[in-house]
Amino acid sequence: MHLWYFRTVQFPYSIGEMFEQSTIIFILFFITAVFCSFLGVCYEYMKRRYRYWSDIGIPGPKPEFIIGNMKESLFMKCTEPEMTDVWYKDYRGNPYIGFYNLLKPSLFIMDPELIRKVTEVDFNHFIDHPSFSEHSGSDVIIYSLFAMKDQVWKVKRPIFSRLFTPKKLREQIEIFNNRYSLLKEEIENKSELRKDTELLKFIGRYILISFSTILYGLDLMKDEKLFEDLEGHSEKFFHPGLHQALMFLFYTASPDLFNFLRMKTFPRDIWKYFSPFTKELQEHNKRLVNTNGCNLVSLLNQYQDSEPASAIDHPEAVGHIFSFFSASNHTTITTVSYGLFLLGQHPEVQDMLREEVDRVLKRNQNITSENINDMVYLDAVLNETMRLYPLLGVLKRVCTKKYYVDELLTIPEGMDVFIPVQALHMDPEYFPEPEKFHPERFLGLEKLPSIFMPFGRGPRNCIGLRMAEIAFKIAVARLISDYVILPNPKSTLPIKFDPRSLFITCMPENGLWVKLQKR
Ligand code: HEM
Repeated sequence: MHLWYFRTVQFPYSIGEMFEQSTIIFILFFITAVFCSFLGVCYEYMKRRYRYWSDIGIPGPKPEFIIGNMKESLFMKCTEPEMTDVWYKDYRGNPYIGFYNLLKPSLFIMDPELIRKVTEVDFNHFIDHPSFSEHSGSDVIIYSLFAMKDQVWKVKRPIFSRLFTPKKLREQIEIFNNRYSLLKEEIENKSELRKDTELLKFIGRYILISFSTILYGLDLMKDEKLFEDLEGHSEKFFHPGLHQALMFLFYTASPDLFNFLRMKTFPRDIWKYFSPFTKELQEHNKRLVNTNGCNLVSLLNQYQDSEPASAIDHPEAVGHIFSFFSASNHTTITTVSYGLFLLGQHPEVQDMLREEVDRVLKRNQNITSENINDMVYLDAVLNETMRLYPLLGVLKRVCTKKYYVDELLTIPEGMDVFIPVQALHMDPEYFPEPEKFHPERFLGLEKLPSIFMPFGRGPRNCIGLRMAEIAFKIAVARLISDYVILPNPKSTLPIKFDPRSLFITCMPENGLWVKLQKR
């Protein structure tokens, strides 16, 4: 009777009016069965995918369901290089290992000779950087040189190399020298600044103003509002919100679906700001009677109507204006700040450097393209700073053409290849006592070991490296010529890196603090 009652009872709702309870139970059962089967198929698919490396006998860390081997960096427990440092130590002696970037089998190469082949000798098989969507539209970063692919990149890179000729670098030295007065003025006017100097902010202003003059021909000293706008947008790029982090995650997991849905990896307001800004810069540059050589904006104008292969249309111009600005600023600011911070922590190195700077510059004399190369210890300090704090702790390439490595491994087209810069820089086999700040290791005949790659490596390395080196050398040499850098208890070694920072993998979590004392 009970059963009969339940079978015949009617639901007072619309579904109940249409179906008997037994039918509803059947439908629910059917949906559950379909759902379970779907999960089963997904599980089987993942299991098979996660056998990619073990099936061909290549070692690597064990993947976890859906997230593969990216757990720590995905959940922001640590930075990507900190995560891969563990693999480097665990699998030492192997030329390469396999891992899973979420569901995607990817390769991690550790052998210096293989790294040389991938980045230099056989570069034609590994031309591209991975991880950027390819659809057109207003996703600002896809038009950057960094994201450009294959043939397009080959045509565009030489265009922008014209910004870094020896003549241009000489002009840049002059601009950095002139803008240094800004920095000094700020220190002189604000006594509290000398007691507590947060380097990233303090150096940031100097670099941003200098780079805007060099790249855009702008004088930000006269326009505080523009300075704040540009600083704010640059900040967004390097400290993305949760939304952007999720977009990147989605993109990594399924680039095809991401592109199909025409989603964006970067906040739309960056585009909204930089699109009219670029137009204005280009129009202003066209109106100038005497442009006197080239900067980024005049280059963009020059190629606006050139032949199709090299033409730079508006969306692409926006990409370059934004990406050159972002790629140059935070990277250089962070490196200069680390250099000064390390000098504050190591007074003996600072004294030696000051002795060299005083000797070469004879106090208060400007840095020139001639005397800059006489400061060899300064060069060593720069290299040692970047060895300890490489801004991209993991370099990445995509295999663009199938590549035979050995009888075990042929890298298929489309596979991402990771190169552990930070781990190599901290390997005692190449750099004895790697934790120590010891610029002397870069002096002498055997200058740079081939695994030293703070600016990347091969034809796809950093296009602005000379400009960054000049900025570092002028800021550091002139500051220590005027001030003594003292440690500040607000920052001590070891520095904790911010795992939320998207591109710079060694961004200090709580800034870099020093004190400054007039000499
Ligand atoms: C200390 C400062 C800097 C560091 C540490 C740095 C580091 C890097 C690294 C590691 C790469 C990737 C290289 C590779 O994949 O092999 C790169 C690419 C790039 N950098 Fe820099 N960079 C710095 C400053 C600059 C400056 C000042 C500019 C421009 C004015 C710049 C523009 C670029 C561009 C456009 C790319 C992409 C190049 C391409 O794909 O062809 N960078 N940088």
